[in-house]
Amino acid sequence: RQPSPPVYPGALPIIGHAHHMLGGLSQLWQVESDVYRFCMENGGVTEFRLGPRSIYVLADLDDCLTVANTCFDKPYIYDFGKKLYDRGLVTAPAVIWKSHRKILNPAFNQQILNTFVQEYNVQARRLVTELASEAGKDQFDVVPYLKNIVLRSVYKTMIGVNPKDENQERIITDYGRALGIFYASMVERLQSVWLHLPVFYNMSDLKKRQEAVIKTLKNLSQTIIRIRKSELKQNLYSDSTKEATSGYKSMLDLLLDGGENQEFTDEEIREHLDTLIAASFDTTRVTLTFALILIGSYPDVQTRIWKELQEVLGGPEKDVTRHDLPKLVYLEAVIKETLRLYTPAPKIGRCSQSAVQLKDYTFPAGTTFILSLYAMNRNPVWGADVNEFNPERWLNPDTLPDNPNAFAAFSIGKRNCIGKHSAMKFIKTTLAYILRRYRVTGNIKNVQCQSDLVLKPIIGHHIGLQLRT
Ligand code: HEM
Repeated sequence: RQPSPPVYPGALPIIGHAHHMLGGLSQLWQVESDVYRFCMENGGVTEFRLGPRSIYVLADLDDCLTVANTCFDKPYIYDFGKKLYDRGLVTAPAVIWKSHRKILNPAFNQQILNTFVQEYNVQARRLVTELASEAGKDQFDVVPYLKNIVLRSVYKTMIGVNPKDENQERIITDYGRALGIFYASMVERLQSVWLHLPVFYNMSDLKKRQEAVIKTLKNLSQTIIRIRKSELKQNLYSDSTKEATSGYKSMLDLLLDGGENQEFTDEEIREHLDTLIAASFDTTRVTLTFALILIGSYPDVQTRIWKELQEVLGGPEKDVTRHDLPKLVYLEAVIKETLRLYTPAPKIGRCSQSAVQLKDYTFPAGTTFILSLYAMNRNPVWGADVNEFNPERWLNPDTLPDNPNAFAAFSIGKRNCIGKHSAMKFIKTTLAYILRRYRVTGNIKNVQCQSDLVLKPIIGHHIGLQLRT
C-alpha cells in the first residue's frame, strides 16, 4: 500500500468538503487559507475532496516544482472558461500550449514590451488627474479608478485602438463590464459544486447567462480583428494609427503581422487576446490596490520610494522611460514584497498524464493538483519574518531564500506567467506617477481578504491621498 497524504479535516460522506465552498467569498478565502495552513503544517501535501473527486493541495517547494515541470495539463476547473478562452495559454491542453507558447514567447521580449511604456505613461497621467478629485478628502475606494486604467492600458496594448472609431472608450467600457459579468459567473460555478458536473450545468440558468456574455465578449474582439485585418490588407496601418498608439504595435497587430503566413487562425488570435486581457486585468489591479494600501501603511517605506523617485525621475510631470524602470530598485522590492504577501493568484491547478513521484507520495495518471503559490510565498525558507512586510529583504541576496522557486507569485516552472515583465513595467510606471504626485495613507491591518479567481481586499478598504507640494 502506498502511503496517502493527510485529508483536510471536516470531510463528509459523499460530498467531501463541498460544504466548505458555500458562503461568501471572504468565507471561501478563510477556508482556502486554512487548507494551506493545514497543508504546510502537515508535510506539504493534503487531500481535499469535492464530492467524489480528490484534489491534492501542495505547499512543499520541491513537490510544487516537480508537478509544475512534469504536469502541463490543467484540471477540469479550467474548462469552465474554455468556451471563451479555449486554446488561449491559460486553458490550452499541454500539446497545444507547448507550440503556442513557443510562438508567443518572442512577442513578450523586452524590446517589444518597452514600446508599451509610453502608453503606460499616458494612462498613468490620466489616472493621477482623475484622482485629483479625491485628494485632501476622506479615505475612498481606489478600485474603480484602478479598474479603468488597467483595462484601458491592457486593452490598448493587447488589442490596440482604431483612431477612426469614435466609440473606442465605449467599446473598452463594454468589454470591461462583460468581463466582470463573466468572472462573476465563473466564481458562481466554482462555488456551486453540483454545477461542476456538465449534466447539471447544461440544465442551469447559469449556462444561459454565461453563453450570452461570452457572445458579447467574442463579438467585440472578433469585430476588431476583422476590421484590423482588412486595414492591414489594404495597407491602411497608417500614421494616424501609429500616432494614436504612441508608435507601438499592439499584440493583435504583431500577431497579424505575418499576413498570409500568419501563424494562428483568426479564432486562435481572438482566444489568445481575450486570454491575455483576462490574465492581466484582475491580477494587475489587485497588485496595485494592495501595494497602495501597504505603502500607505508604512510611512518609512513611502519616504524611501519618494526619495528614489526624485533621484531617478525628478518632478511629477517627467515621463517614466524604459531606461528609468530598472533604476527603480526599491520600488521593485516593494512590488515584489506586495506580491509575495498578497499573492494575487494564490493557487494554480495541474493534472498528471502519467504517474508522478513526489518526495513522500506517488500519484497515478489523472491526479488533480492544486499548487498553493500563497503557501510557497510564505514558506519558512523566507526566514523568521516570513509574515512581515519587509521590502529590504529583496535588496540583499543573502536575505533571500536559496531556492529560486520560493517566490511563486507569477507561478513557477515552464508554464509560468508570460506577462510578468509587462506587469512589472506597468505597475512600476503607475506607482511612480501616483507617489510623485500624492502622499498615500492606508491601514493594512484593517484589510480582510476574499477569494474569487484572485485574492483581493473586501470592497470598502480605502486609501487617502494628500497632494504633495
Ligand atoms: C501582477 C500581475 C500578474 C500576476 C500576479 C500573474 C500571475 C500569473 C500566474 C500565477 C499564472 C499561472 C496561472 C495558471 O497556471 O493557472 C499566470 C499565467 C499567465 N499570465 Fe499572468 N500574472 C500577472 C500579469 C499578467 C499580464 C500583465 C499578462 C499579459 C500581458 C499575463 C498573462 C498570463 C498568461 C497568458 C498566462 C498563461 C501562461 C501559460 O500557461 O503559458 N499575466 N500569471
